[in-house]
Amino acid sequence: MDVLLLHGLLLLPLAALLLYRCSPHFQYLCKVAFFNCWIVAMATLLSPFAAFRGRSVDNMKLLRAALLPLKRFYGIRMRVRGAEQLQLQGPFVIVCNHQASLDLMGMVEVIPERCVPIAKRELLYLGTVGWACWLSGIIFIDRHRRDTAIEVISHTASTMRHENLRVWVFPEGTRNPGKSMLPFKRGAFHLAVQAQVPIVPIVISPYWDFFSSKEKRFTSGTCTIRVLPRVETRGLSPKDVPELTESVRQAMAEALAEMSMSDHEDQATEQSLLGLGDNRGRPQGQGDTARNGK
Ligand SMILES: CCCCCCCCCCCCCCCCC(=O)SCCNC(=O)CCNC(=O)[C@H](O)C(C)(C)COP(=O)(O)OP(=O)(O)OC[C@H]1O[C@@H](n2cnc3c(N)ncnc32)[C@H](O)[C@@H]1OP(=O)(O)O
Ligand SMILES: CCCCCCCC/C=C\CCCCCCCC(=O)OC[C@@H](O)COP(=O)(O)O
Repeated sequence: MDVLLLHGLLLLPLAALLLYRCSPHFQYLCKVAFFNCWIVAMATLLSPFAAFRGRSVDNMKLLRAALLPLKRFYGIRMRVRGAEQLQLQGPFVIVCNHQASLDLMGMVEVIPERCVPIAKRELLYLGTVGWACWLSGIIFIDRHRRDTAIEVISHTASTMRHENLRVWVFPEGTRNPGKSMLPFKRGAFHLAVQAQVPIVPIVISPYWDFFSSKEKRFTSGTCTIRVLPRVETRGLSPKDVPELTESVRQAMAEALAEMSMSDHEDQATEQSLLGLGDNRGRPQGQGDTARNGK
């Protein structure tokens, strides 16, 4: 009986390895689980060190260092275009498209010094992850209570100027794996106008070639991050915010459409040079109008 049990235990890792090699779904599950476990482990290990400093934007450096190696585990090549646009003195607001939690990998590639993201309040309740986020100075908003969210944003506008802070916002307000971007929330644009600081739009190329939560697919691949030219807000007032929001969204949507085409072509060329059929892409038009309904 004991011998049987021992054989069973020895065979288990082998069976898991075989399943990992043969089943893309199992591979997807393992990779997503690893992503979450990595974040929990890093938060648990590093939070005590971050706590020495207290709540500080300087802890974002630790957070960045903790997340940077993830791309290597997944074999994801990051290409950054227009990084020089981030070489700005003083505070500014970054707006970026939001496809999935994987965006954190893109975020840490380009996030400048003294920059904190705005995040949904729910992250605070994720145990040590919430603690790590709080210690890193991440700004939390309650998306269900507009008035308090607006108050937090107004307070952030004055902090930005006094403490030379940069703020990273996902203006879609929720994850969106679709081909086009969701309508933008206006908080980031009010923030920039109130603080009278520039907006730097960043577009992360679609993940379809290597990641899809819907299809449970997660392979290696290339991701392009494009930093667009900054948009000045000096002299603008709250009444200009709707137009400002639309023009920035338009520029980002155009960049996203362009990148969807060129990234896909790059992957296809790579595949054909390797003599492989490109069976990883998705049919044209899929997800075009996808909304996740949140
Ligand atoms: C230490 C080591 C650690 C290692 C461990 C690692 C841990 C890793 C974890 C990393 C975490 C990273 C975090 C990433 C998290 C990403 C997210 O959570 S995304 C979700 C949160 N983000 C947002 O929601 C985006 C910001 N939201 C908004 O901007 C919204 O505007 C809103 C303020 C929440 C209000 O939303 P809503 O009412 O739905 O919609 P709007 O159309 O925007 O606004 C309606 C109305 O209100 C006006 N308005 C909006 N904002 C303002 C404002 N600041 N001031 C004044 N008025 C405002 C807006 O103009 C509209 O009015 P109008 O008359 O129609 O114009
Ligand atoms: C004591 C409780 C312990 C609970 C432990 C839970 C462990 C959680 C595991 C991993 C945490 C990973 C957190 C990654 C954060 C990614 C940021 C992100 O992408 O947030 C999504 C948010 O932008 C929009 O949310 P919705 O699309 O609106 O939804």
